[in-house]
Amino acid sequence: MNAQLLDGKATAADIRRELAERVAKLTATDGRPPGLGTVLVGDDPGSHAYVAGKHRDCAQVGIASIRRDLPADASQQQVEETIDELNADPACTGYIVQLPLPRHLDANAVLERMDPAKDADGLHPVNLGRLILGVEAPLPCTPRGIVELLRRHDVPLAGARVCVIGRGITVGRPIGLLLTRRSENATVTLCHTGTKGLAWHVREADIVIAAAGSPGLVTKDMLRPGAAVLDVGITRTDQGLVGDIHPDAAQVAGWIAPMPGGVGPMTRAMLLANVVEAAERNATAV
Ligand SMILES: Nc1nc(=O)c2c([nH]1)NC[C@@H]1CN(c3ccc(C(=O)N[C@@H](CCC(=O)O)C(=O)O)cc3)C=[N+]21
Repeated sequence: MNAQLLDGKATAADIRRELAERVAKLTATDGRPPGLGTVLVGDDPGSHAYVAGKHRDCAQVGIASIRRDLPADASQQQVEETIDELNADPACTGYIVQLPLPRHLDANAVLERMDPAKDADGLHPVNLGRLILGVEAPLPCTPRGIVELLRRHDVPLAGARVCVIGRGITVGRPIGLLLTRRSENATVTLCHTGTKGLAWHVREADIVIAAAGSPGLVTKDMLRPGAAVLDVGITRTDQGLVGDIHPDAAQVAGWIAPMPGGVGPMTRAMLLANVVEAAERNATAV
């Protein structure tokens, strides 16, 4: 492989070590550890795998876990009561509602009901609005993890042309807001199923972030030689997890964040960082 590995697994482990020290201090001063809540509705195997990973990470750094698993047929009212409980629970520093929710539920109403100060995902409308305004707020985990992974591997971002593929709520839509901040200064094209000539946009890019959930979508002949490619899309198949970046892309890419082992672990590490930062804000607010 010519491409330099953007090793999310190792980088996330470094971040967890840094966070564990801050959690120990917080636990000593507050008398209890910060707590991460997860709300999981239904039995989607992918969601259960991600949530299990998040709670494993919590145990590693000393963050307390609060799991709220609801059946697939849970009512809007049952989900909203769970949100109200976590909003009121002093042991819960921050929490996430694992998306997507079952179709019969109003996900936006659920997100808006969360206490923005406990939004560990950075997906509450108030926090997304603050991101646009440039006001301090918890950042969406995958976009923040991507910026951190690029920064820690010295991938040039300022002035870079970034092609994002996929317009989902957790990656595609918020990442442009992050990468075009003055601190990153990148230029972002957001491609999606309505885009004409996807290959042209990919070839123009210095950095390609594939978050479409479309197996093998980005191939080596689409890429500018030396580009950085980050595989975010995950498709569960009988042969295991398949990403959006075709394996042959590594022959021409300058850097590659593989799936698994790239952005996923960084997403989880940023979730922990959002919880620790919320706990530190609470500690100074007292
Ligand atoms: N409210 C909300 N926030 C999210 O951030 C959110 C979500 N809903 N819904 C689903 C997506 C997906 N997501 C991942 C998290 C970790 C891995 C991860 O740890 N992946 C491992 C592999 C994990 C495995 O083996 O299954 C890796 O890439 O190495 C992947 C995907 C967060 N998401």
